[in-house]
Order: sequence, then C-alpha cells, then structure tokens
Amino acid sequence: MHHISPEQIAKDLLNVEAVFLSPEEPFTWASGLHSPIYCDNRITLAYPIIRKHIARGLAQIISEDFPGVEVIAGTATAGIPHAAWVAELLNLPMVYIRSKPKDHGKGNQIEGHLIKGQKMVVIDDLLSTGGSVLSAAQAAKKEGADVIGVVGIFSYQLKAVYANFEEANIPFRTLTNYTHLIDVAAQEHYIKEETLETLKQWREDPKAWSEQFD
Ligand SMILES: O=P(O)(O)OC[C@H]1O[C@H](OP(=O)(O)OP(=O)(O)O)[C@H](O)[C@@H]1O
Ligand SMILES: O=C(O)c1cc(=O)[nH]c(=O)[nH]1
Repeated sequence: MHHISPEQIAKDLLNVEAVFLSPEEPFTWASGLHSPIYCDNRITLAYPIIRKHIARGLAQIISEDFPGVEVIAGTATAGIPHAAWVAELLNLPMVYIRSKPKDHGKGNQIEGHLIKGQKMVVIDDLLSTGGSVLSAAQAAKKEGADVIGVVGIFSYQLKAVYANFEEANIPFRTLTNYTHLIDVAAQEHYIKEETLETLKQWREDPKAWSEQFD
C-alpha cells in the first residue's frame, strides 16, 4: 500500500488552515500550557479528501504496527470521527471513550460494546502531553481492554509526551509532527519568518515559554 507521507499530512493541515498562530495572545491547551500555536484538526472534517488521507494513513499504521488489534477506540470529542472512519476501513468494531464517566444514564466512560481482553488501539486527533489519550486508555484498561497502542494525526513531540507514554508502557505513532509541520511551513512560506523564529524558540522549552503567561 502507498504510504501517505508526514510532509503531505503537514501540507494538508496547512492548506486547510488548521494551524493557528497567536504568539502575542497565546492559546491555552488542555494541559494548561500556553502556546503560540494551536492545531485544530477538527477543521479536517470539512474536507473529504483530506479526512480520507488521514483515515487511510491511520489505518495503515495500525495494520503495520498493531496487527493484532480487535477494536478501535476514539477519544471524545476530536478522536471520535477519525476512529469511526478507521474502524470502517479496517472492518473492526468501534467504541468511544468519554473524558469522564457520564453523570446520568448508565454512567459509562467507555461507550459501546467492549469485550474483556479485547486488543484495543486508541485514536486521538492530537498529542500534546498525551494526558488526555492516556487517561482514556487507563479508563479502557480498567474496563478490561488490552490497550496495545495509541495513534494520532499530530504530535508536538514534547518531552512530556515521551515520558508519559513510557511511564504508561504504551507505544504511540502519529501521521505527522511538529518537525515536519515547521519544515513544510518554512519551505513553502506558509508562516512569516519572524513567527517561525518564535515557533523555534517555543520549541526549545515550551514550559518556560508558557510560564511567561501564567
Ligand atoms: O495531549 P494532551 O495534552 O492531553 O492534549 C491534547 C488533547 O487536547 C485536545 O482535546 P480537548 O481537551 O481540547 O477536547 P476535544 O477533543 O473535546 O476538543 C485534543 O483533541 C487532545 O485530545
Ligand atoms: O493541547 C491541546 O489542548 C491542543 C493543542 C492543539 O494544538 N490543538 C488542540 O486541539 N488541542
């Protein structure tokens, strides 16, 4: 099967303007970190060709790296649509994982039919610290899933993501990452030289950069 390259996915994200830059008034991430960049992968849902690139790329990684998978899980909310398309391509069952158990109805955190011992790959759209998807993976493990891997569209390659996945002892893969995004943005002049400098500086120490805005 033809591999969709990390550069192509980075280009897709830039082309659909999923990458937002605001160095003066930084974004606040799920982890509480402040950042000059926000990658809104939800925008890709509006583009059938691009969401197909993503689904095929994720399905391919899963087939190659996690061949024993028996169920695909999507994290609420942004992981769910991609998980559904990947489950469809791989002809596998799908569940989704809420960030917290529901406070009414059945009180579920994992929604759908999960069989104990089932080998699961969890899909999130994006990994910053990995905290969200790992907490989803822990919830699935508590319900009896055997989480064999995590896949996503994009990783910022933060030190925290490597440390957190190592601690959880779960492997992860992404279609593209910050290195590819910045390379493509620089080569194809998507981002002003001055902003690129800020993005390179931010990357040296995202925590210290964030602390200026606490
Ligand atoms: O790796 P992390 O540090 O946990 O950050 C990444 C998470 O943050 C975003 O979700 P968000 O909490 O904004 O919720 P959403 O999916 O409902 O939009 C994103 O979709 C990831 O799940
Ligand atoms: O860490 C986050 O919350 C986050 C960062 C980002 O670039 N995009 C996103 O959807 N969430």
